[in-house]
Amino acid sequence: MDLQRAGVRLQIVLGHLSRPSAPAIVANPILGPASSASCHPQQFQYTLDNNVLSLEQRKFYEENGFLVIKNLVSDDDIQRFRAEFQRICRKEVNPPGIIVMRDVAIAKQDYTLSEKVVSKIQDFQEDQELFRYCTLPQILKYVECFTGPNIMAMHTMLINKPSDSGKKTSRHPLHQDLHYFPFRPSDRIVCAWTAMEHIDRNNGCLVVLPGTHKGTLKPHGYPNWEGGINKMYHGIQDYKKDKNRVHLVMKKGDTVFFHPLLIHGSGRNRTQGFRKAISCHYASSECHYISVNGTSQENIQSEVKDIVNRRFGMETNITLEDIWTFRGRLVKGEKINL
Ligand SMILES: CC(C)CC(=O)SCCNC(=O)CCNC(=O)[C@H](O)C(C)(C)COP(=O)(O)OP(=O)(O)OC[C@H]1O[C@@H](n2cnc3c(N)ncnc32)[C@H](O)[C@@H]1OP(=O)(O)O
Ligand SMILES: Nc1ncnc2c1ncn2[C@@H]1O[C@H](COP(=O)(O)OP(=O)(O)OP(=O)(O)O)[C@@H](O)[C@H]1O
Ligand SMILES: O=C(O)CCC(=O)C(=O)O
Ligand SMILES: [Fe+2]
Ligand SMILES: [Mg+2]
Repeated sequence: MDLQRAGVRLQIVLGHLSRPSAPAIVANPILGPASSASCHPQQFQYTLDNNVLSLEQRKFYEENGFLVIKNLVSDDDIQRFRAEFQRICRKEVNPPGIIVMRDVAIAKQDYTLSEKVVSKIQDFQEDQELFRYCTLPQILKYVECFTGPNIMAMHTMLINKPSDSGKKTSRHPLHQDLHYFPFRPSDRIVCAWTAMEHIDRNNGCLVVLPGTHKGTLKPHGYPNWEGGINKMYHGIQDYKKDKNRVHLVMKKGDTVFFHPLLIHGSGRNRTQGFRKAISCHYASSECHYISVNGTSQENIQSEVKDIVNRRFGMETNITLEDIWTFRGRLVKGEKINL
């Protein structure tokens, strides 16, 4: 299958409408080296100059690679996301391109779709109601501190961490999100992750290793967990119980922004309920795609391609870049490279 036909097919599958071509690339200081130093006495690498973050917040993100903003998303909005999630689980709406995932512990059992069997949905960029999350002005205001003014929403998820069956499959191993992304530079990528209810260690909060965003991308693979591991839940391979791990206890509406190299994961859900969070990964549209051939990201590339080929029912020569191009959406400013 040639690339053009595969692309057309993918557009049909993902329901992607044609978008205007990107404007010419203009010189922009945002991605230039040491640009922020000129107007600020301090040298910052991970945050950009604007008046949104306090100096204290800025220093915190620079040092730790994450920043929690309390009470950023309203109860009303969260209720709307929850209701739409339930409609998707019941198949009352079926937005093009969406991936509905079940926990591996029940993946082979024959359940009817309901909120109780869905562990996460991904790629809701064509669902107006859920995609509102990615365009909330109060979220984008913070995102801009990391990406700059030209913002693409690249990856969307609503995670419905199920009650653990006893096999510990509800855990998400420690990982760096950059492992999944074929675009750079990493410092102009950020995740926004909003708690849809109170989240603590009982229902499986986010666990972060502060400061790890200063390191490099580590090789990832499946952990050897005897109870099983969810498809594509890769983890770092040199895991050891780290004393410096921080459990992020968050209230409903609290939002954490974090760097794609920050090592993070989540523990098992020991409660009977489902633990819900909604998230979007944003990148500056000035980021560029890279080839991951010959890198540690090759393993995830081939898994993603296998899934796409399975969906098409044939071999395609679709690249990782094609796949990301189809799901990315401009949410602010101009579309440049991505
Ligand atoms: C930063 C960010 C990108 C980080 C992440 O998002 S990490 C996680 C990334 N995850 C993904 O991209 C989603 C991956 N999941 C999927 O694509 C789908 O849910 C699939 C695993 C392919 C299942 O698709 P589905 O349409 O439900 O297909 P089937 O029900 O026919 O199942 C096909 C085969 O897959 C198995 N399966 C289904 N769910 C899981 C699971 N959670 N873990 C492991 N295996 C699973 C299922 O048992 C079946 O296996 P076989 O019968 O072929 O042996
Ligand atoms: N072998 C491993 N490889 C990668 N990550 C792991 C491994 N074992 C545990 N983790 C992850 O380490 C993180 C921290 O675990 P920790 O034990 O602190 O969490 P927890 O909240 O106590 O949950 P639980 O008791 O269910 O593990 C979690 O994200 C967990 O999924
Ligand atoms: O909500 C969680 O448990 C974390 C999910 C996560 O880190 C991811 O999907 O990349
Ligand atoms: Fe992650
Ligand atoms: Mg533990």
